[in-house]
Amino acid sequence: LSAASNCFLDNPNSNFLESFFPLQSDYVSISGPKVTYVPPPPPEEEDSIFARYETGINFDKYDDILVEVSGHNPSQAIVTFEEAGLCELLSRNVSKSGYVKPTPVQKHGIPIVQAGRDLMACAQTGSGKTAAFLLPILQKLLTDGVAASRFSEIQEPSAIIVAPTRELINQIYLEARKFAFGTCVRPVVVYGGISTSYTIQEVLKGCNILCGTPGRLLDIIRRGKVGLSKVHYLVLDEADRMLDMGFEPDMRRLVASPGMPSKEHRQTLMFSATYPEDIQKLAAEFLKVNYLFLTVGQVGGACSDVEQHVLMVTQYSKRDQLLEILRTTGTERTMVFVETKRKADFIATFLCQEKIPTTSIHGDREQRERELALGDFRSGKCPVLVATSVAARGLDIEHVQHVVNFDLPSTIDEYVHRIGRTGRCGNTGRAVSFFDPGTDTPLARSLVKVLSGAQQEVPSWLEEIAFGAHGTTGFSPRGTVFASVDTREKRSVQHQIAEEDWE
Ligand SMILES: Nc1ncnc2c1ncn2[C@@H]1O[C@H](COP(=O)(O)OP(=O)(O)OP(=O)(O)O)[C@@H](O)[C@H]1O
Repeated sequence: LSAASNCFLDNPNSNFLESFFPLQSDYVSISGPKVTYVPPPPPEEEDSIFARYETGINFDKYDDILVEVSGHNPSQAIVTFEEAGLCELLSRNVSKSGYVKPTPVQKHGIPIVQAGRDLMACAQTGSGKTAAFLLPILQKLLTDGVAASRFSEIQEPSAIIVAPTRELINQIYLEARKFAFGTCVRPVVVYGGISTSYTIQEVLKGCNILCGTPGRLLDIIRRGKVGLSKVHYLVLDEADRMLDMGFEPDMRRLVASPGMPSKEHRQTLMFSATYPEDIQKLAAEFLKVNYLFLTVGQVGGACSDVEQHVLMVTQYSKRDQLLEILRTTGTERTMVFVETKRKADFIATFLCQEKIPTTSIHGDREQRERELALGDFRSGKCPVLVATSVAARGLDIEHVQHVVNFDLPSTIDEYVHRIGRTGRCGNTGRAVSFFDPGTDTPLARSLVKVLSGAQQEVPSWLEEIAFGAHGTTGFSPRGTVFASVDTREKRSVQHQIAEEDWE
């Protein structure tokens, strides 16, 4: 794949569909011994920093969603951003971002954070969780007069934000940078796949809010470039993912790192759209006993602005079905999720051969390629993005109207996050999932539950599979029925960990 173009259509060697295996070598990255990639600098012009997408027709419907706060002595919700008492610069940045009124997770979350409480917050995909933690954190830092200084060999951030993927943490960083615009607070981002020395240079320019993926974050801390004693806020975005088997050891390392204030002496904030019960229990170990649990809608529920369809298919008919869908969606932006990195390459190449400009993102691509792919997708140069789980969570890309689950994921939570790449911020979207009874039956029951929870039509064949003779008998090895409440109120649930393709 040429560096100039990330679009598979431009791949001169894309004529090999019959020979699936040789195909890889043309564009799958081969990781070199030392990562030297330096990402392009983020935009400096105000217009680009505040570039935003419009809220959708259903934005006001957020107000009808049931909100519950459990735990002792919850804070009073705000109704407007004015009530949050944000300082002038911050208020101005909020307005410049096009935010007119807070979403429910912001109405409840902002005052909880401002009251100094620990928080586990659960709200549907695309409903504004990022600002729910960034705004109160920035407000506190500005009130405390925190300012970045480049004259220190060890930087001591006041806030650490972690997220599971490079693209997501970069997005959070850009949001932090936007809200901090014109202030003395300096956010910095660190993640794998880019030059470490560049990362260190950036940190040493001054760092008040450190955003990172776990591996690189721990690395920078180990190198003694970051002191933790001033950490007031620790934020886990996609908290259930950050605490599942893949990342839990890193999170434990992080909180046990020298200088990190104990949970009693820091404020820990967790955000996600899904919280399996076992993860909630584990999360409680990182939070003060009196943490508040905020739920907007149903924990683990899908966003009802996404129209969901499930089609029964066989493995062999999937490609034709996909083509048919993409031929009707035309140039509308579509994310196609597949199970493996290899399949992501294969399907992307197949679509390009069919003259559908497509790119792909997965954990085997170099960071440069991943960023280029996302850029081409965002800009519409490649309106189809084939992705593995690495793009399932958090990514906020304008105009994504469709999500196709070419392969259904291994857990229902993953499904909820994937389809949440569309239907964001009050906009509507559409998700089509290919259900192969040969492999997907274990997911049937939880899929029915998610569909009906989001007031979607449930195909009768799916109900039959879910509850009929071939359906699950209560235990679903791949699915999970989502927890509906704060686990402190005791409801039981099963949870399975999604397959690995992260960071
Ligand atoms: N109050 C608001 N008014 C207008 N737009 C908003 C508001 N809050 C957030 N947004 C915008 O909505 C989009 C989705 O927000 P965000 O990415 O924070 O969602 P999220 O809840 O974290 O989603 P996910 O669960 O997928 O990570 C972003 O583009 C954000 O700028």
